[in-house]
Amino acid sequence: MSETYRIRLDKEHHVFAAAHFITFAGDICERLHGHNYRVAVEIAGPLDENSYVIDFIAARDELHAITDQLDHRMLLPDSHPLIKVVPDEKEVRVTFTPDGRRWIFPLGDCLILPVPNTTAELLARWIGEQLRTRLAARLGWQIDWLQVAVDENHGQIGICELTSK
Ligand SMILES: Nc1nc2c(c(=O)[nH]1)N=C([C@H](O)[C@H](O)COP(=O)(O)OP(=O)(O)OP(=O)(O)O)CN2
Repeated sequence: MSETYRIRLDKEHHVFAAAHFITFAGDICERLHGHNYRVAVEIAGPLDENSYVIDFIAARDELHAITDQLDHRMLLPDSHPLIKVVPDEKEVRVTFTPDGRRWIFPLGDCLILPVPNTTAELLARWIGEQLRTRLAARLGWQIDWLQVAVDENHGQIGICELTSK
């Protein structure tokens, strides 16, 4: 018989309130709106000398640092084919090219993410990549498997699983 281990972080304070809009069905663009997002994480791996997969405290603190970056921000995609996002030193100008709709946000209110659309799935991927990087720097070893779930609306959850090759 084999055994595998993982930890799950699913705490009420792993939340962030942010604004966004996405496109769907090709060129339909949502109106600007916000969510109180909630994030849960699972990490798998062998047990260490403490019989931990990973210290809850390390994972919790790094996840909190990531959700802090997202909290009270306008989330924008950097590579959407139809949403042009142009930052300068003070502002971010955003244009939805099919109908010319435009928004201007203060630079400090925005987080421009390396995603083509700010869906819950792609926010989960970004959070997972950030968490993997931060934990590797903190612990000195790489996580082989982790899963991030981003709930944007009380049970509407995008999930990304990251596995080392
Ligand atoms: N698979 C996905 N589907 C959808 C996503 C997503 O990220 N992944 N996102 C959306 C929209 O962002 C939309 O805002 C969510 O829909 P909705 O439930 O209508 O959002 P509200 O917060 O306005 O909730 P109400 O229940 O309508 O008040 C769509 N699909």
